[in-house]
Amino acid sequence: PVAWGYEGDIGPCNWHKYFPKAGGKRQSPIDIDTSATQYDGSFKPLRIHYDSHMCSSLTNNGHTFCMSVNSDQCNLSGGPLEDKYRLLQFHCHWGSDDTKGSEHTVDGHQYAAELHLVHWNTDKFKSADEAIEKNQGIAVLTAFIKAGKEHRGWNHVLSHFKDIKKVQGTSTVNEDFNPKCLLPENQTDYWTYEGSLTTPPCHESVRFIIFKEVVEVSSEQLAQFRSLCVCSSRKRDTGEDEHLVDNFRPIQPLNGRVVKASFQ
Ligand SMILES: COc1ccc2c(ccc[n+]2C(=O)c2ccc(S(N)(=O)=O)cc2)c1
Ligand SMILES: [Zn+2]
Repeated sequence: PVAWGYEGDIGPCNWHKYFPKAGGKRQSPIDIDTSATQYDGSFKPLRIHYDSHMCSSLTNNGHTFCMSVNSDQCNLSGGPLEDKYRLLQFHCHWGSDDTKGSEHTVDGHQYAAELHLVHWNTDKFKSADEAIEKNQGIAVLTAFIKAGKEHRGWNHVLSHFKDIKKVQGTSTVNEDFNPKCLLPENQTDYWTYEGSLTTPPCHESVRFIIFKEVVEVSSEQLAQFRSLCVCSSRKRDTGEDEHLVDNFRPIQPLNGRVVKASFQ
């Protein structure tokens, strides 16, 4: 597989050389210009049904931490979606300090981090690997994160970070944990548009649903995101670990797409 990253020769400006979709017309992330969004009154209520008895595993894949979920009881439907989608994994993007880190921006404002809950279309496709590259294959529930008061739900995830500090580290999470607790209280106000995976292979298969309400976590919790390392053993010439930070893609051209809003 081709190495890619967020800086230097393998950074986002060169992804298109090995991952041609990255140069496509409906790429993500984008800036949400709230003065140009269009209210769509036809959306049904979003239905987010997750069970909390699922067993999941947390890994550090060198680009982010990823909580893989293998429960057929974690489903998403309604809102702008025509089909039923199943939760596959969730992960985040964050910065080297609290002033940057989100992938999407709102009126040019970048948040400290962004949560992605990745779902695949089980009505139209037989597997996630098939859905990941097809139009309407993927739906990503997205929440912005800012520094503020401590978030107790996130501690269920962060308590496993010492096991995944190094790349390919994995940790099994089987305490009662429902990822729904990571979402904002207000789940009726969101923006939605058709885009792509924000990392290679950048397939243009994603419907983004982005909550307006921002989730707060403490600065100390955000610092724990940055404690992950990008590589198993390679040390920088100065000898210390290289930390996984600034794993966000720059915003991409809208190319005429319209961002819909579920609220006026
Ligand atoms: C070939 O099979 C694949 C390929 C890619 C897969 C995947 C399963 C999960 C995520 N991915 C992803 O690459 C992926 C990448 C980015 C995102 S994002 N940041 O939510 O847009 C979600 C998911 C399976
Ligand atoms: Zn993501």
